[in-house]
Amino acid sequence: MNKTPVVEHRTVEEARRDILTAFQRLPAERIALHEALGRVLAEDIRAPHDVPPFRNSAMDGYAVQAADVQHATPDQPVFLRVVATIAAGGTPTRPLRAGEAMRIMTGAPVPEGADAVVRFEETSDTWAPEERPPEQVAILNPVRPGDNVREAGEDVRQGTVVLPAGTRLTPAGLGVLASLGFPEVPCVRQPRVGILATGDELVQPGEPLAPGKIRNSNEYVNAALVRRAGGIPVPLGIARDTVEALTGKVHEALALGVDMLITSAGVSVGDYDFVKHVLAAEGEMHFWQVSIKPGKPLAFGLLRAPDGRSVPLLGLPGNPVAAYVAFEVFARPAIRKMAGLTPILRPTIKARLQEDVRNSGRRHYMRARVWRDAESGELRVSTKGDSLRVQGSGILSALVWANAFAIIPETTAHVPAGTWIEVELLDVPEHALPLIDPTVAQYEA
Ligand SMILES: Nc1nc2c(c(=O)[nH]1)N[C@H]1C(S)=C(S)[C@@H](COP(=O)(O)OP(=O)(O)OC[C@H]3O[C@@H](n4cnc5c(N)ncnc54)[C@H](O)[C@@H]3O)O[C@H]1N2
Ligand code: MOO
Repeated sequence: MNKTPVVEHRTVEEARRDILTAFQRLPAERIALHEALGRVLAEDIRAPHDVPPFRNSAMDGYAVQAADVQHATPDQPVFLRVVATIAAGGTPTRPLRAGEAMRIMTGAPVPEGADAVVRFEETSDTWAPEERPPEQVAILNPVRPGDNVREAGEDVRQGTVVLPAGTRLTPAGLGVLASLGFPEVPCVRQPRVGILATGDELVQPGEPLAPGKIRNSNEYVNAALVRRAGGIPVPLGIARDTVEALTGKVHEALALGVDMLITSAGVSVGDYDFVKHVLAAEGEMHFWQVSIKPGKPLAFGLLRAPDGRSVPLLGLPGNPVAAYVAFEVFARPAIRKMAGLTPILRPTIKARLQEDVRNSGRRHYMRARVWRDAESGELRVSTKGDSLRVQGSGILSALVWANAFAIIPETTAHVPAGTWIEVELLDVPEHALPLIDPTVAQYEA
């Protein structure tokens, strides 16, 4: 086995910068509209035609010339000759002339010559059948030009970029694409991310818990976080602590064509952390001590795939909370970059810290809860849960309690209660953050 790889020190920003340079946005693929919810547009979408494509009626009523009916009142109606009926989906057979009206349904094309529609409710259609004038309609109220008429292109004008590249498709976005005639759209391919747990102590949920064993929880957390970040998890199970087992799993991942491999554990200084050696043999690896808490030991590098590709590997620490924090801070931005999502980083918002906090030279991502104080309207944040051990890097249940990370800078030894600090809200989509803190919009770019 080769000698122990060198361990380098990195700040969070240095580590993230080094990691992100290894990732590019993935190429486009065509996705059918029904499958495209939540997908990211790979290209600007330009409108091939107007929406609506033609001038049409917004109401069921009579197409008229507004000038003809400008003096109409219920007592002195204006009588117009009804010359046609136009249904939605139909087309007018001739233009409308002065003194004429055409019955028209909502969505039907407004005939040339007509400039307004009078609703049935304001015509003799409301009268008893025997009182209605034959072959005529009595108009009871005036309309102005344009009333109840929807102009061609008033929704979307032909040639405009209606959805820019990078848009994450919503139900409404899919509707706009359908209205423009796209049966499928170019979307950024979703990154496939291999998830590998390492360690002889691990057993899967559902297997018996023998002495000295613990359950593999990182695989499930990481797979779910990959999905949340816009990727597709490819679970690879557990690699046992042998060179052959781990090498085999790495090769399996590469053969599956993953865009990235995320491992957990084996990156610190324990006797059995040969993971480092195996990874170093499979590519060009770096082993870092990042000034972050938890999540200090981190491995990053490029694996050599048999087809010649370089596949980035991120080796997260084993401790479940350290793995979670390192995923959020380093893996999530990389996945979002591949997926074409912006902003790559989770925006932070400000909340008022409820208790004194001490820190020791690393940037501390503290498990926290944020809420809005009913009286002051302020956002508040607390790092104290029921358990005294809430900040331990193995206390996974504290991450269930937490809805945020409170970020304590590495430069600060003591943050007094009452200080406004930066927090990252977990599980809140980026577009919803301005609802919680209106100042967050500045982070959107
Ligand atoms: N002498 C030192 N010891 C440790 C240091 C150090 O600097 N000097 N760093 C500590 C820190 S910080 C962390 S974080 C851990 C990281 O260690 P590894 O990444 O090498 O991971 P392991 O030692 O293999 O495991 C740590 C812990 O996590 C549990 N684990 C591992 N995989 C899973 C999984 N898939 N699901 C659930 N839990 C998992 C494992 O059983 C251990 O309890 O090292 C400290 N030690
Ligand atoms: O990464 Mo360790 O504490 O920093 O859990």
